[in-house]
Amino acid sequence: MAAPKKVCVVGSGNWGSAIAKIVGANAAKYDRFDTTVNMWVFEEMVDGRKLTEIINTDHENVKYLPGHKLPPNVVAIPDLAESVKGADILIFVVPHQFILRVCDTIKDHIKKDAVGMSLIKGVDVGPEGLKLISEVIQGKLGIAVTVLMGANIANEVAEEKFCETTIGCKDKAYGPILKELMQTTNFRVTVVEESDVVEICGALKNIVAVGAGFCDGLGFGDNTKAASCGIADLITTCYGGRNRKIGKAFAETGKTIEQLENELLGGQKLQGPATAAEVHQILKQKNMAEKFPLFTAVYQICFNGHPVTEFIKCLQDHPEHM
Ligand SMILES: NC(=O)c1ccc[n+]([C@@H]2O[C@H](COP(=O)([O-])OP(=O)(O)OC[C@H]3O[C@@H](n4cnc5c(N)ncnc54)[C@H](O)[C@@H]3O)[C@@H](O)[C@H]2O)c1
Ligand SMILES: O=P(O)(O)OC[C@H](O)CO
Repeated sequence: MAAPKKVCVVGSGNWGSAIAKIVGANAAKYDRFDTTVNMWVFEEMVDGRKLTEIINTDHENVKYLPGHKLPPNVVAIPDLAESVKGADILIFVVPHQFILRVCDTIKDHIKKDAVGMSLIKGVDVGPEGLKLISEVIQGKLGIAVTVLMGANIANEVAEEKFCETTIGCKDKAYGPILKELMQTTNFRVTVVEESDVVEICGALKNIVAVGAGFCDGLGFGDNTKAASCGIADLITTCYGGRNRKIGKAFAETGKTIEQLENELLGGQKLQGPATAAEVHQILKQKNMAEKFPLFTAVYQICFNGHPVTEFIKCLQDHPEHM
């Protein structure tokens, strides 16, 4: 029999912790996984104790996923390079702004035949244009990288409320083992080969969610909000997510995005405004900004002082309506 596969969850925020709960339980349940699951934790002090010590003693990430016990076989490790050693499956789940540094730190410490799975919603922008986060990881580490995205608000997943998710896997051979690792009765997994589509939808919906928050903060109706809203993950994020929450507070209070993130998210990180800036850079390069008025408006409002009260003009003046 093949040696059991060792899993490391790289990240331990709201989503990282919810996923560690699932992965820890499945690794303990199925023979083909090593029971111990490492979880890299960006070390910080919480009420005078190290977060890793709290997780390893009390089995709860009290800062990022309070109220939910993690399986005891999930072991919090503060040293990133140490945490990935020997791992066959690396689950990347850090806010997208930290992924480059994470990859640089682990590149000489991972198994060459490991497979990655990115749960990160965001994009990277470089001299050659837009890069998916999976491409960034693959480029830095030289391993195959799959993705997992869906309408998956972490707290609801941790509460074991039913939802669906999609694994994007260009090489079908990885599908069965990754599905076994992730799936539960209430977290149902579909595996598809169109990995890039899964990933870009997961990244772009965060920009739309900020716009949905603007709509709520400005007191617009449901029809208005639905004009910027599509399916599944978009619906979820536009009604219950953090990007929407901050967008709403931004429209209501006039405080900056950064200030509201600090005040309202308790250390959790927004992906939508940064993704709007990265996507805007690409659209500008390609002379396409006016073809994406919603993305452009969210960027201008978040970063260039455009009045949020003018937000809906981007849809009133949408080129498709002209
Ligand atoms: N939370 C959700 O409901 C959810 C659901 C699906 C996907 N996602 C995606 O998962 C990714 C991770 O989000 P999350 O919700 O787990 O994180 P989060 O926003 O809850 O937490 C922030 C994390 O960043 C860490 N951190 C802070 N400073 C750091 C630094 N300098 N270097 C490295 N790490 C640092 C913190 O320790 C914490 O673990 C994002 O791309 C997000 O879009 C989130
Ligand atoms: O809370 P948000 O806006 O980061 O969204 C969380 C998830 O991506 C929803 O699927």
